[in-house]
Amino acid sequence: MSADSKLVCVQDFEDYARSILPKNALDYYQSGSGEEYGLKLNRDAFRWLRIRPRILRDVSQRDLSVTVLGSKVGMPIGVAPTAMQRMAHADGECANARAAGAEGAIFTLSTLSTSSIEEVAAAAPDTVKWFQLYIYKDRKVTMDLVQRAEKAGFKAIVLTVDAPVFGIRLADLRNKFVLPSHLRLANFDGHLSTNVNDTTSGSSINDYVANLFDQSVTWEDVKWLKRSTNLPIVLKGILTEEDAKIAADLGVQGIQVSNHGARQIDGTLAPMEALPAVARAVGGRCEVFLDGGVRQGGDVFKALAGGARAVFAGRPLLWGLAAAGEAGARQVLRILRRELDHTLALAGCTKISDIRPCMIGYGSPLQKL
Ligand SMILES: Cc1cc2nc3c(=O)[nH]c(=O)nc-3n(C[C@H](O)[C@H](O)[C@H](O)COP(=O)(O)O)c2cc1C
Ligand SMILES: CCCCCCC(=O)C(=O)O
Repeated sequence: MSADSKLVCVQDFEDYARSILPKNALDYYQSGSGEEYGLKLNRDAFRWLRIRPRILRDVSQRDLSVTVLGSKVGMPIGVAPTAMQRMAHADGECANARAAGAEGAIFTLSTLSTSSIEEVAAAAPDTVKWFQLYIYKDRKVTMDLVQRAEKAGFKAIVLTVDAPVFGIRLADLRNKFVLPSHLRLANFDGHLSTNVNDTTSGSSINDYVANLFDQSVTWEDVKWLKRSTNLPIVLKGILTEEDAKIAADLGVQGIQVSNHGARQIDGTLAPMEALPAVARAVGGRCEVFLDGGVRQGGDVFKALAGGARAVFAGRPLLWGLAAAGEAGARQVLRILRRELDHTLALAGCTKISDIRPCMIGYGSPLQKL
């Protein structure tokens, strides 16, 4: 496949990736938890919202750039952390990070990547990179990751707070998911890197997480992390005003409204449903981001109107990688950028700060923001 072929929207990339990825990888990437009702809600939450465009404004000059946690980037669209990207393409996270930089997007590297922190830093030195952190029972392992990310020039730590245990993903259980034996979790040595290459029970993912991640993590650990690094901290996986207020009171620099791509609880609030109330609760004390279900430029516009400073996409970049490596990931980001630019023009905006909360509303009078 050449990346400038007939794939003209994210759905085209998804359809193509579905036709070429091995079942073990495809199911892992696409799955939500349970009966996957949440997966549908994540998309529907965007569809239920309507854009209220303004007309007859001069939109001949447009600028999509924004400043996010102090870094100027070309567009308010970033790459969410997704584990084990070398199952999609041999160049995995390195290709994805390069693509993000080339298109002016932030790249977030997962703790559970198949390319290491140092490999990604070397492959994409000019990309604005954030590091996603899981807290291991062994705090030395955890702190080592943070220090390596600092040293490698990552610009923020994204602490995932919605995964004390992992969601029940039925396809992974049926497939007895394992990471193909030529790959490993590249940020680690020994059993931390290879414990996903075989399984004695169902999915190796649930075994790994249950054995190694700390289920006793609380707000005290957020305070510990804040004391331990000078990098800005983003808490990823907040869905309620209550938790958003605690996070802002603690002084974190960012909140990522997310339900982990509907892979944890099946049937939480969709991130787009939760966003406006979270943004109001935070009241500008920290930056608010969103991920989950972003597939079109119009979705980005709605999330920005709902209070997000930037949005992140997960699966779309896996589909891009699977289709054509770096070129495919670039094309996915370019498509989202072009669609956002068109939405801006058609809604009467010339820059991101022109997008206001009053520019979205619900079609049904029964639903309120
Ligand atoms: C295959 C896959 C792997 C993921 N791995 C991680 C991860 O390692 N760390 C994390 O915090 N979130 C992870 N997520 C969640 C994403 O960061 C993000 O919340 C979600 O994918 C956004 O939804 P979208 O895929 O609809 O864009 C993963 C999601 C998927 C689909
Ligand atoms: C040991 C591999 C576990 C990868 C889990 C990554 C993740 O967050 C996901 O949703 O999947």
